[in-house]
Amino acid sequence: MAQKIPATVVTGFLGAGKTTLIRHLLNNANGKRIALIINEFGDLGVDGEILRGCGIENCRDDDVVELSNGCICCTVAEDFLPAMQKLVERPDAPDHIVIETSGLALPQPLVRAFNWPDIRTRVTVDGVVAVVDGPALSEGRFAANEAAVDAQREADDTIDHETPLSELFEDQLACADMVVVNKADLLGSAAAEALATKLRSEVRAGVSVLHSEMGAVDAAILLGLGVGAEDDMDGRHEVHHHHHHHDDDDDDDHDDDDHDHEHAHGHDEFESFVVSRPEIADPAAFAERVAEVIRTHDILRLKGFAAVSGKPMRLTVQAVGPRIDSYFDRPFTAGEPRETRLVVIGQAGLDRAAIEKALVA
Ligand SMILES: Nc1nc2c(ncn2[C@@H]2O[C@H](COP(=O)(O)OP(=O)(O)OP(=O)(O)O)[C@@H](O)[C@H]2O)c(=O)[nH]1
Repeated sequence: MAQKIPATVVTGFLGAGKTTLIRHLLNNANGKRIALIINEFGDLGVDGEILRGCGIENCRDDDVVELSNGCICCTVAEDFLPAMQKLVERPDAPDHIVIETSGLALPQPLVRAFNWPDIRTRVTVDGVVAVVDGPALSEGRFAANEAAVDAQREADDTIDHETPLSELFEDQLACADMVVVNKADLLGSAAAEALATKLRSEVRAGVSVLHSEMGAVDAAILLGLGVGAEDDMDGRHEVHHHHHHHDDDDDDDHDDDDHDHEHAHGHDEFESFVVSRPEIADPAAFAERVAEVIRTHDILRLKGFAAVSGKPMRLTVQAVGPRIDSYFDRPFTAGEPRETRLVVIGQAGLDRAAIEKALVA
């Protein structure tokens, strides 16, 4: 029984900031090794070069796989599955796989591909992240340069050119477990948060929406990296979001004293805590409860391990937005307490008592 490798699909239109987000992630991956599968239409090889060229230690050259056959969702069987298989069959498989799709690909065929027999046993879909261009969206457009997105569409035979951009955009959001409203620096954080709030109510229930500057989203939130590791599950801690400039208003009263010289911005601050409980009797009912808690609180990520009555195996539970995945990964070892421990991460001000109550009940 091997631990499954989590895989995250990153979508978003041309220029939204996917590559920027992934680069930030690679630079802040807490020592985890991330493999990348990149499928960029048009600027073939450019993203791979950018990502290879930034001197990232968490991602080796041979961890970057570029797929060149047009739209990834149409070449799943020929391109994507063999690439995945090669990655997971390596003796030194990566800790996490990130897939950057060409901005026009619809994520569904990809997500379905994870159900293929050889892949299903080795890889788990961690989540689908949609990066959106905040300033463009606030002006009623879907990309900073819609003409460029259209040109990209024209160049791809596999895409129905008649489908309005708005529909493609909605499809991407409909598949997303987490939406990142990027380029918040160009909006100001109040407007970025207002846009995030709007999307939160418009996109499917439970989806996590946050905003970012230069794709700077904490790896613990984006990929769950560093969350739920056995040695990382004690007590409550703050997940810091590092800013390089200070440009905005502030309505934050969760300011902590362990900050350096930076301001704490209300919605750029995250917190996490661990919920412990005894064995669970019914995993399906528990998953439903987790889903409900995520929907009703502003939880960005939930991850951990559970003991199930009568089962010798440990259940790994991981959730982002409305997506919850759980699977038995290994037997409990002798002397290991059979308990359930879940790390909850959300924006500052989580109602810890209510969340604990709901998860422990
Ligand atoms: N001002 C500002 N610029 C950003 C931000 N994020 C990305 N950019 C810039 O936006 C441009 C596009 O970013 P990319 O990361 O290449 O976008 P992408 O989605 O990967 O685009 P493609 O790979 O072409 O589909 C680059 O010039 C970035 O430097 C941001 O938060 N603020």
